[in-house]
Amino acid sequence: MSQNTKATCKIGPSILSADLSQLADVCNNMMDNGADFLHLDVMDGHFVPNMTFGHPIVKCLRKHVPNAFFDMHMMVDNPQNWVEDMASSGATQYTFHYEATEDVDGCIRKIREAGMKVGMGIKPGTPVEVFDQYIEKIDMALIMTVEPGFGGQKFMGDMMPKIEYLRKKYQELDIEVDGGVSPNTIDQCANAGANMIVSGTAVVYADDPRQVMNKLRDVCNEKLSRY
Ligand SMILES: O=C(CO)[C@@H](O)[C@H](O)COP(=O)(O)O
Ligand SMILES: [Fe+2]
Repeated sequence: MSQNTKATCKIGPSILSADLSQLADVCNNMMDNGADFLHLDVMDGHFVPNMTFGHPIVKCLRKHVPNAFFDMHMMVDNPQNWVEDMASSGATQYTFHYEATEDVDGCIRKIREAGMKVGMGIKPGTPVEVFDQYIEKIDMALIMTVEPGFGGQKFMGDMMPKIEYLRKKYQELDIEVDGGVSPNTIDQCANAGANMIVSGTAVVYADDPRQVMNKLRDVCNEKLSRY
């Protein structure tokens, strides 16, 4: 976890709901419209009942999107198996799921050794206290507000106490929220203390993605200033 800096608000569109045949154009469009990072959802058909893409696509994408922060949301079993491949393909942060590996410490170590930032996520059914023993070793905690696997699902407001728990204890921790986040639900996320805001459907399908991202950022910054 980074020290001496208060968490700042960052908006990361999830491109899961976009036309994946146009991935590079979609990503560059999001960056041109003010995205702070890109949230790339990797699914293996085992950890979640859906599939997307893996490191070969990320490697190609990196050539066309050279400067963006790639937050890899790894919804895969045994995430430790793909660390080196993702790092050499251009991933910036490797966000794995606590539930997906029996060797959380080993996975974290591998990610660090590969030179990436470490994100760890939990599904809605997993208690937030699992973060406590790893907090000094990770850069970001991801609180899922839908069951992972699909975009466009309903936001689970009852996950907010998890974010509050983390924000009260760890002021400088990056806390990411993912699933059903939109201008209608950002107040709850920001009130709870989330600062890395992932939004898929609401941004990618918007007529004006810049306006939606600005709205999410403004609400988040206003609430975060209280912490
Ligand atoms: O990881 C996931 C889903 O598993 C998310 O990143 C979603 O893809 C976000 O999309 P919306 O819920 O905002 O439409
Ligand atoms: Fe995601």
